[in-house]
Amino acid sequence: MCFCKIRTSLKRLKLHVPLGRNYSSLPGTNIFWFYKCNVHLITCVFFPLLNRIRNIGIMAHIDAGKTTTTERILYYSGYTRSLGDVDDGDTVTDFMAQERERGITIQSAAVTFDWKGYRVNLIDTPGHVDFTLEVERCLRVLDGAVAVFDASAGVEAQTLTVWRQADKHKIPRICFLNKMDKTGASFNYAVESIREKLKAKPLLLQLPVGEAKTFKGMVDVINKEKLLWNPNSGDGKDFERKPLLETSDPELLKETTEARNALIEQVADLDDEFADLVLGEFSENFDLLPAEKLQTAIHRVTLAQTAVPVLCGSALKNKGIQPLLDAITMYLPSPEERNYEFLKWYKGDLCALAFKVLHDKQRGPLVFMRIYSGMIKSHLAIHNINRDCTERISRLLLPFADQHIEIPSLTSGNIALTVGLKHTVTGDTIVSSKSSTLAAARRAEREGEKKHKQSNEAEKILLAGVEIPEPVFFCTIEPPSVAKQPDLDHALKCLQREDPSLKVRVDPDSGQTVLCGMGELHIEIIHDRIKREYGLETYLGPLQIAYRETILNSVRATDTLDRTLGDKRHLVTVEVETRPTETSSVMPVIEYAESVGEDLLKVSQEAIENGIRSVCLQGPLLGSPMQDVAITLHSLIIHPGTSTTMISACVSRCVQKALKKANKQVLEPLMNLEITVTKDYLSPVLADLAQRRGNIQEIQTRQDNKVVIGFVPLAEMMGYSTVLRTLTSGSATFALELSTYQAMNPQDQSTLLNRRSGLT
Ligand SMILES: Nc1nc2c(ncn2[C@@H]2O[C@H](COP(=O)(O)OP(=O)(O)OP(=O)(O)O)[C@@H](O)[C@H]2O)c(=O)[nH]1
Repeated sequence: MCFCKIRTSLKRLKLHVPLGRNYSSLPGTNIFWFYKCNVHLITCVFFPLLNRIRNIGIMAHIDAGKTTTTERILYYSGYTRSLGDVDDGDTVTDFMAQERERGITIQSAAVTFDWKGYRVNLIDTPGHVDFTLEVERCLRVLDGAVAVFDASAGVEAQTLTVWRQADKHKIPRICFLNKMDKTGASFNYAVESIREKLKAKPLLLQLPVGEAKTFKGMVDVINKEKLLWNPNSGDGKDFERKPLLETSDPELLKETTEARNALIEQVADLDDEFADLVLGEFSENFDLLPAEKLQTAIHRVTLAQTAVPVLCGSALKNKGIQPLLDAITMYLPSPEERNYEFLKWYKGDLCALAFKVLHDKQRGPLVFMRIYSGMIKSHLAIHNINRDCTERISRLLLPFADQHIEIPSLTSGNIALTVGLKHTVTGDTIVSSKSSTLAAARRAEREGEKKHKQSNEAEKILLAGVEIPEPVFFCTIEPPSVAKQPDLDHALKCLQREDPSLKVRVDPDSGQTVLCGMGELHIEIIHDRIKREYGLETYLGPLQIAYRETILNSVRATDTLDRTLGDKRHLVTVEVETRPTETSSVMPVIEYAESVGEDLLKVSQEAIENGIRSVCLQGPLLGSPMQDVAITLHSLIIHPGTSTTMISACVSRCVQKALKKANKQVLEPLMNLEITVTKDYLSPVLADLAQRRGNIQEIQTRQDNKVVIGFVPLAEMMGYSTVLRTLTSGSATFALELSTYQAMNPQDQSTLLNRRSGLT
């Protein structure tokens, strides 16, 4: 990031400490100066009460307004002096140059701030499908999330994906219907789409006052109050909360009373404790039910994930953000309310999860950690369970987007940024020492025994790892000169530590470095970052599709490897059978005939399996990974003294022989496609899709737009964003996501093979 941009960000940061509100400061400020100021203040800053912490993510479809909402949140919570704007490229959380230029979020950014006595750690996540892994990584460390919707579009393609991800990690959510000021915004439409498409039960905590151009504010259904923003207050700080009265707002009061009664009934249906209360004391008159009782029940229901509170507003027009902040602290859970089963094994000892790594030129790798139990301090030696190594944290920082504040220690429930860890990567579990891991493992095992079952409790001391999706695109990358190859290797190594969805390999035939990524945008951004952050002008080869291969019939092959190296003879004879399966996996199924399995040494077995896996990474047609293949080892004769490398080599060669003999098939990535287009442009879009082997499943109507849903082979979608922009004068949007790998038809397959072998 360039210096002037850092200065712009800094200008908007306030130095709060002397005034006593909270801890925000300029980076590099000496922490001991704070101590002299106010010891009590420092205590709440570093050791906030667990029940007053909220670890929250913001998630949504691309362009729903996550970054704009985050900017408003930072402004109203007092951490920025002015409102950042995505369109002006000066937001705090989108701090990478590419994010600011393109107006999109690429990396998630962690931001820490306080709101009405609560500590909120907030993570702004990307909406573009190419960066899904970034969302997945962050969701795992959150206790709750705000799902932001464009109120004119309701649930969109990527909303469904992130919603499913949040379901997987059992994250309680609230919904924020943003863009209520936009033409076509409809509260009812958006609520219906939440009900229908997400199969969620919306709890309407607010009703809008006006919609689109007439949007003025909202009604707080629980308190029956009207929240209106002063049109003369440019920054939206100034708004008034007025009780709804029969005299001034008879219609709105009637509508709100009905909505409140419906809300009470809905919550009572989902929460027995609340149902008892309502049916007992308040059955005659719901108006007498205190707001706090209803809010507490909504908190329980949100935590149980049986329903989702829904709020509305317009981040761009500065309306509805303060009530959203209140809802975050009121309804989303604190860390102690999430039931993390593994914590009981640590008994208060340190247990943290590294969920993101950033490379900083001066400070080296910066590792973001969610602390689940215990405390992290600067200069602390920690043990990394996954890498089985001990390393030392040199400094501890509180992350404030691209600004960091140095602190001496941080307690459980918080998100910390550590400096000095050289070996830790995304997904690693961090504890205080090796003996602490062993103690936790013993407790876990005892628990397993008590339950009288074969248990893998001990494994659970490792927090779940991130599933890394298979990349669908690849291309070669070349440095400006051979002398710069080591610099390129270094840059790619650093970028890979930050972004596990980026894969790098060396083509065994050409020796070229190959980048594999999640999409065109992903690879483009990596290329750009190598130039800007590492000063290397690299050349990308043409973007290619990551095909896979499979076989259609069973084939047997035998092979013998007989080689004498020095005075040692290495002799192996092997017979294998390859056959198709239906696993949808690139990991081959490996089986042993009974006669082989019985007395196979563990080292020989490892050598065999390594040989099989390595050969399955490069199929015989295109050199692409093999999918849906099972390999059976029928016989194996190993001469005494034969090395494991020779066993591996012989098995590899034999499997390769069998794969070559079989009938082979290329598999291509098939994508889920969703295009949102105005009615006027629907015909040209459909005509174009027909030429791209598109298979249209459904055309929905969404307000004034048509939504085309279907499948299309990825190979047909290269550069589609430019084509769609031209076809629709820039009015359409689309989302593309991997659905599955499908068999290519014989004609397309032979065209592809001819092209690859240079025949056409
Ligand atoms: N009319 C209107 N436009 C909004 C509102 N909030 C955001 N926008 C605009 O919508 C566009 C996208 O906003 P962002 O905040 O970047 O959305 P995002 O969800 O962070 O986008 P990604 O990070 O790229 O996924 C920008 O042009 C914003 O100015 C709103 O409340 N009303």
